[in-house]
Amino acid sequence: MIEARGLTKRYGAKVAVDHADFTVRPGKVTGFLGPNGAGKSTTMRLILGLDRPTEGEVTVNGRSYRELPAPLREVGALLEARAAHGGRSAYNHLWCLARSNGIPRRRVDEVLELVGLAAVAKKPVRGFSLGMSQRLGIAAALLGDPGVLMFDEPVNGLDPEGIVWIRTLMRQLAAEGRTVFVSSHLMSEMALTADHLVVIGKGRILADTSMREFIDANATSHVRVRSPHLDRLAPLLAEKGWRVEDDSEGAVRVYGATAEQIGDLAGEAGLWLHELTGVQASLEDAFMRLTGEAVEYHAGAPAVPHQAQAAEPLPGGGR
Ligand SMILES: Nc1ncnc2c1ncn2[C@@H]1O[C@H](COP(=O)(O)OP(=O)(O)OP(=O)(O)O)[C@@H](O)[C@H]1O
Repeated sequence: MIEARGLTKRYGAKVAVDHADFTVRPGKVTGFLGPNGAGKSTTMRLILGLDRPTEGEVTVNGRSYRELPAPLREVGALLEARAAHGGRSAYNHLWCLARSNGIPRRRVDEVLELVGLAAVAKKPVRGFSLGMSQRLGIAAALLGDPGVLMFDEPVNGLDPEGIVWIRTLMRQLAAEGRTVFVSSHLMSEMALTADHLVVIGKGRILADTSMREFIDANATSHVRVRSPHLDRLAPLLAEKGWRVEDDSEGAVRVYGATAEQIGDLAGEAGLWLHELTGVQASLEDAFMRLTGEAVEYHAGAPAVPHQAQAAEPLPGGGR
């Protein structure tokens, strides 16, 4: 378990992490999301004792990292994929880490096998691809068989096979009862991997909630309807109190109704339907809505990729 209470880090006038409160629980994959510069890496460094909080605290299994008697046995982390010394072999890199933490040599062989690097264990790390370096970093994180694991952008630069491998591994580690905390910019990947989310924007925690609740609270599902009788159907839908929006492709989006309700209404009125599609809100939609105002570095392009989503009013207020 990881617990942050009032966790704050300032660099001069810059507040990188601002009174953050969150809990990362065992048995789940918790995704750590936030726009660029939101404070994710700083938070992870604070958890690992690589930086000291300006205020507040963060604990791993009830103690700050620096108080842990055998840190590698309690928490493993992948922060920088290319952290290993280039001239060393993968085996020697892991054996050095293991020896200084009282971890037996056979565990080095086990983790090399686990991450699929056994065949290249004796090769110098400088020749490793990004994917192999990523696997080596994960092997190092798993070395002490810790109950808490943290991964900062673990799928960065990986090919599809590598991405599926990491996703499966994280889910497996959580299923074994471990605490898994993972940051990523890839929303579609996070939606497949995480059960719970901690969302940060400009150093502040914006959400600490289950994946389902986060999507339901921050994005709206709708039904896409096409019909040759839209001019007659749309007013009937609106009369029911359902919000109807033109999607500029000859269809409408209907909010607040199920596909069944719309189909029944059209049938009763004798109106043909050419399409009736339930469209689930995505994690990306929800994330964009919640963090729209908390983006540190905007590009010139609009912050919201889908024009249709940008046009929708936010529940309870504007963007
Ligand atoms: N050592 C430092 N000195 C000064 N400012 C820093 C330092 N480290 C981080 N920051 C600033 O703190 C803020 C948070 O940075 P951090 O790297 O934690 O964000 P992040 O969410 O990990 O971003 P990204 O997704 O781009 O990796 C940024 O504005 C960053 O410029």
